[in-house]
Amino acid sequence: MIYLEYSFTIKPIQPATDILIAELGEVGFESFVETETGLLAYIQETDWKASILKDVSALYHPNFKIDWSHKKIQQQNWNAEWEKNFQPIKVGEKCMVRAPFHPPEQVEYDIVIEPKMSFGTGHHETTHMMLQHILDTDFVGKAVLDMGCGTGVLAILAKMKGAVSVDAIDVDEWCYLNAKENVERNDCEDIQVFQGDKSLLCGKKYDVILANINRNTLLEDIPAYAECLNTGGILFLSGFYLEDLNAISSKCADRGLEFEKKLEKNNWVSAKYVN
Ligand SMILES: C[S@@+](CC[C@H](N)C(=O)[O-])C[C@H]1O[C@@H](n2cnc3c(N)ncnc32)[C@H](O)[C@@H]1O
Repeated sequence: MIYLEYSFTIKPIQPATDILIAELGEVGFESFVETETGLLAYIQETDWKASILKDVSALYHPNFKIDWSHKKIQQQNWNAEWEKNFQPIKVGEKCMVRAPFHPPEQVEYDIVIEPKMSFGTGHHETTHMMLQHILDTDFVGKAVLDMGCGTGVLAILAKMKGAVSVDAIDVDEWCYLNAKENVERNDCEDIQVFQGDKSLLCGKKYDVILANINRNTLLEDIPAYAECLNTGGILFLSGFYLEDLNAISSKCADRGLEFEKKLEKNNWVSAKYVN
């Protein structure tokens, strides 16, 4: 398969790199490798169009200096690139997310993830905050939905914390396959993984819904999440910036979901709403 490899040099490196990754993901880039000077980003040739970077506002932000070039490449071993760069990450004292080739540590929740091209290793602020929320929440006996599951990392922690059932959904085929692998790798085979979107949510009810996606998808999908949340249920949302919190909270309030608290990291937010 032919891919386009975009090489970005970025100054200063943060927060520009995180913002760029989020925006490139929105326009169809599938995989990212952070480098010492910036970022490599990959998109399939069939998904590429000449105007692809037109709406990526980070590239034109006055506080960032970002230069780029691109070339065609054959699909490569993304995993080898990732393995060179991925370090284990600890969330609080009790949880660690690591790759299969990292030695295990003595933690209560030892999550082993091979993300390949999916999002969700715990390194991104939004994943980290969602994991933190899960650690702070009682999951024993709860029915859980992880919408936009990526690697499945959130679903896996919810299951390890005692959830009685977990459904994990991702629109992307690669993420669906990858989440299935990671679920097995962590002995959580009873997590049900599906490929699709909110149209799969027909009638089933949950006690906790986790959705780390992006501002626009959340704004569109919050009514569907509210429909399938039990009374007293909890909705955790992330994947948006602080300036979008009011819009997200107001959409939740329209559906009877009350803002309870938020975590914040580098301008990213993860918020908790109660039904
Ligand atoms: C930011 S990643 C989050 C992955 C993981 N849950 C985490 O917290 O790290 C968002 C995921 O949502 C998926 N996604 C995007 N739009 C979606 C939609 N409308 N319905 C379901 N999944 C979606 C993407 O494929 C991606 O894997």
